[in-house]
Amino acid sequence: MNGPVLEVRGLEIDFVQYERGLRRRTVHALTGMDLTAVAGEVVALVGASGAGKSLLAHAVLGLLPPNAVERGDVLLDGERLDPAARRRHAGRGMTLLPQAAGFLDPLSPVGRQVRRSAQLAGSADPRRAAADALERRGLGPEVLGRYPHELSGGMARRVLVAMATLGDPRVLIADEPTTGLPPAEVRRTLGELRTMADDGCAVVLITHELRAAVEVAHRVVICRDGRTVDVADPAAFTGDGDALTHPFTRALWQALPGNGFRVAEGV
Ligand SMILES: Nc1ncnc2c1ncn2[C@@H]1O[C@H](COP(=O)(O)OP(=O)(O)OP(=O)(O)O)[C@@H](O)[C@H]1O
Ligand code: NI
Repeated sequence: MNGPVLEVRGLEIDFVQYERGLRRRTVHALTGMDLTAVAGEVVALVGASGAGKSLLAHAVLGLLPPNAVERGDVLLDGERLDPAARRRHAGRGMTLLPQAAGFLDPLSPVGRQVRRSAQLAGSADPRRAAADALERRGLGPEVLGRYPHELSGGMARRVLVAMATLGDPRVLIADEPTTGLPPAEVRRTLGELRTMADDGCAVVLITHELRAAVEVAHRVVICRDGRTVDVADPAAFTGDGDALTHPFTRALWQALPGNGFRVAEGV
């Protein structure tokens, strides 16, 4: 039961770009990402803006743009799947909670989009499932007929959470799920992810907030400039970070407000 559900091994992504005069340029966006997600666990993927977190998420679901070139392996239940095969799992057992509300279709009412997610997730009664999922997040029936641009940022985020968590996915990749939410809702959303893991889902929590990651995750994967550099035990993030073996991870921890940089201590 506790074998890895999802494994990413040595994932590399290049973007081939054509500049003026049709000169070809290759951008090495990911240069070596590794990630293992286990049923019943939250694994946090932590890194600065531009480190490559969202790219990893999109690659896993086979959602990269056509000019992306991918190398490395993505395995689901131990089986190596190509991007097209992964795309077929997207929304059915392996779901993405996207970073941007731009993932919502601007031309389709919210209710229809959530119903479609419920359908994809195999719900017997998508209409009911959609309304329930929204209601659990404080969004009443008046939201069903609205278009995405008629939602506030926080409401759009809750709609995305509702869509991604329908139908008990086996793997959930949550890309910065709490950005822009008020503190109480941050806690509620993180709690919800943890509950999904407790219920057997393999949860990947993408965030740049190390403290949130440490609180909720079973393992913390640190990435930097397109590659993973460390996997750390959340319990090691304590005090001055002496238990953290990787210098970059220790530096990240110590850089948090209230964590260190005690100059000339004892003088
Ligand atoms: N379509 C693309 N073409 C070229 N480069 C891209 C493309 N998409 C992403 N990149 C580059 O890949 C790198 C990683 O981007 P990514 O969105 O994965 O970062 P991230 O870790 O999710 O950052 P953030 O925390 O800001 O969301 C960035 O340098 C970005 O410029
Ligand atoms: Ni991102």
